[in-house]
Amino acid sequence: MTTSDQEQQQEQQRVDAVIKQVKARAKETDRLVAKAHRETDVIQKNYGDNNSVNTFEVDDRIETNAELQQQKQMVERAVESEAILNRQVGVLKDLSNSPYFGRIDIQDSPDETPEKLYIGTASFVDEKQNFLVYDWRAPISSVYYNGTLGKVNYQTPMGEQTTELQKKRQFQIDHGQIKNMFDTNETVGDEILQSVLGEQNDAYMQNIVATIQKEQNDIIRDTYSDLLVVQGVAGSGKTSAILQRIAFLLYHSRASLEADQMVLFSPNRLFSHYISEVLPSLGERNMRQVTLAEFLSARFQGLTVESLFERYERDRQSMTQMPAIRQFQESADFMQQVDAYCHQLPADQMRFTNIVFNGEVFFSRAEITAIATALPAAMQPADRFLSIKNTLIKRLKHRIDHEAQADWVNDIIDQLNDEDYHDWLGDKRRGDFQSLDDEVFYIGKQIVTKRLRQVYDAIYNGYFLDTYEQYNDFLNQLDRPTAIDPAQWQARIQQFQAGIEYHRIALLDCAPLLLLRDSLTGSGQNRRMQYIFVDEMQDYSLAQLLYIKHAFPLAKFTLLGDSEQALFKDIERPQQLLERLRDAFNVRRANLITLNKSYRSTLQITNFAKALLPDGDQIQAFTREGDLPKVMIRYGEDSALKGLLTEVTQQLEHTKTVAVLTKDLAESKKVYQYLKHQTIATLMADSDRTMPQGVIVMPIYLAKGLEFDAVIAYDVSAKNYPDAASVGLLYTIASRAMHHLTLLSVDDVSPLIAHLDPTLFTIEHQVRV
Ligand SMILES: Nc1ncnc2c1ncn2[C@@H]1O[C@H](COP(=O)(O)OP(=O)(O)OP(=O)(O)O)[C@@H](O)[C@H]1O
Repeated sequence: MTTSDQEQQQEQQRVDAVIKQVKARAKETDRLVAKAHRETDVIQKNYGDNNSVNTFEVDDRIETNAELQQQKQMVERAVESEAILNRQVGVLKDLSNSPYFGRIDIQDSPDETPEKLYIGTASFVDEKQNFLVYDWRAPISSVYYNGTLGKVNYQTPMGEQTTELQKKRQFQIDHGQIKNMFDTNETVGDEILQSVLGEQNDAYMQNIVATIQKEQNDIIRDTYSDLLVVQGVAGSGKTSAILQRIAFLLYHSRASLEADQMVLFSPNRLFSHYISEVLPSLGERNMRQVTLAEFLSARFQGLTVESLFERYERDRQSMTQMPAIRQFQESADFMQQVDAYCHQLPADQMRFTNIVFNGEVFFSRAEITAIATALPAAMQPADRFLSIKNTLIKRLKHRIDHEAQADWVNDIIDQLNDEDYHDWLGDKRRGDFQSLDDEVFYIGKQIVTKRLRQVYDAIYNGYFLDTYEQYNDFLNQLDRPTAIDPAQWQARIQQFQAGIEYHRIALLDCAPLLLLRDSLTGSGQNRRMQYIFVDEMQDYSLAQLLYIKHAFPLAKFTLLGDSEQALFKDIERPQQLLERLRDAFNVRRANLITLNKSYRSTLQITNFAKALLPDGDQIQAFTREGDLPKVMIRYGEDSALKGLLTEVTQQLEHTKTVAVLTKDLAESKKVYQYLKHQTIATLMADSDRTMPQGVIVMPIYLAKGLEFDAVIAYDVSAKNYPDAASVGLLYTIASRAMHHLTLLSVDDVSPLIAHLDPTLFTIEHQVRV
């Protein structure tokens, strides 16, 4: 409903008044920042000076250390306060551009006067403690996102409250001017969404606070579930919702939750970069981000971990792992077998190895096995391992005591100068000991301890258990489904062994091997993490998800995905996946939210993309009009590449980015080789973190989670996408496009497209001569 000019004038006056106050506050905050900066400088300088203090005066040393510690903390605190102030400056700057985007008029009871509340990206309180703007995350703000006019309920820390929503008004304010304003009864009216979604793609994802939709709001504000699963179609705002959710949780649990207690598993590094500005734009620090490959590599130091992309590329050349084996190794059953194996493993079956020092056996495998077998058989594996460690450390200490009196040690001590002697004494002082012999013995122990550090580290890190051998043993004795041929299974085991020899590990073995290692050694769990988010969860095996759950035992999980965009396996029905997850995660409070409305693409692109899917009917397109997708058919590669160039050039006339998406890397390279001689183009790699504008070429798996103004799918031929198994790929490619989609086929087009309703696209055939 449009509002009158007079109302708009009144609102503009309020906007002006609020901005005036915001600007005054910003000025004051700038002053505070400058002051904080000066203070940080002084403290830092002081710390620097003290740090280089001459510590030769031995007696001063202990105090200096304590003092330095204290100063270091002061520096850290000063830097943190400055960072907080700087964030406030950022927030105020945003507010002075656009202080709010919504207004709600509410009346709690008939005898109270109605209140007008304005909602923006952050709260702004005047000197008299009046809320001129309410943070979008405040309890009352949920009324704006959830409620239609009339009686509405909302959650507060004190329980559910009820109020009467009398008016809901939306604003678009830019540079302090109301551009657009109207009243609505819907969650957030289509008009503002239309204008937001019609814009061009940016280098960074934008926050969506002003236009959050009802179902998205449910995801954002869920503080109840231990496992929240979101199944959302392409472009439905899953990633947007997850980031808003993080901002919400940080606000909601300010006192007990830090940004670095949340981890987002993202599909690739480009994506990590793409979303990196959303939280800062809301005045929050970013959560941690990691890709699965990075997470696994950090846990397998010394081994090269196969990435999902490498496996995909390899699969395209030959099916190296049999589907039945892969299915088995990626299942919850396989992980359960690992768990059972670890808990039933008798001590004498543990694959210990010698601890070697300077080429000689320091603790032998037999000695370690004897320690293990002497422990009660019913001991939990982790306790048993700790007990073995403790015994080994005790024995190491004995050997150190013994060795401390050896001649070589005495020789070293005899030759120490005063300064080194004091260094070896460390925190102790001369005279702390009963006798000089004690003092020398103490120094001797220090010297030997340092020399045997490597042995200590080997014990501490549990290197005396050969987890690869142990896993190998597990692979040899587990219960296999009958569908797996014994010879193939033996080949799989050999493949694992050969990989280890060359310091490589297949993705398939990572999760079970880590679970085995953690269970037997009682390590690998992080209890500090409170929330884990997994985006594009359809690309994770259940085994991997279960391992992540094991690694963060106290965290709540939010898993988001689109089973239709499964690039690396066949599409799985959402319900089926959800049931499996619920059972496997074994959680009390699980919640499932589905998002069926797609916001990214024009109506025409979404209609085309959804028609590719066998059950695409559930997908609702947002009504933003654009051109029909164009299918171009060229005969022979040369004319296809020429056609591509023409199309790229045309698209660049009205868009900033044109993405040429291919099925795999080899094809991307081919396209790039051609384009780079004709225009400025960039070939994206797995290691890239930023994306340039212009023409970018990449295989579809690197474009996961991203979006582009214009997409050209290169070579959608029958050869490349022959059957239903390629639906996920094609759908993912098509759904990356916001405004323009072109599909170019070399020779006959894929039957997946040929069978579509011809009104969904235009077709441009090359005339054969
Ligand atoms: N409520 C909203 N208001 C404005 N824009 C929105 C909203 N929801 C989603 N969008 C926009 O729609 C696009 C797609 O959102 P997003 O990338 O979060 O979807 P997704 O479900 O993660 O997609 P995919 O699975 O295809 O990667 C983005 O440009 C996002 O800004």
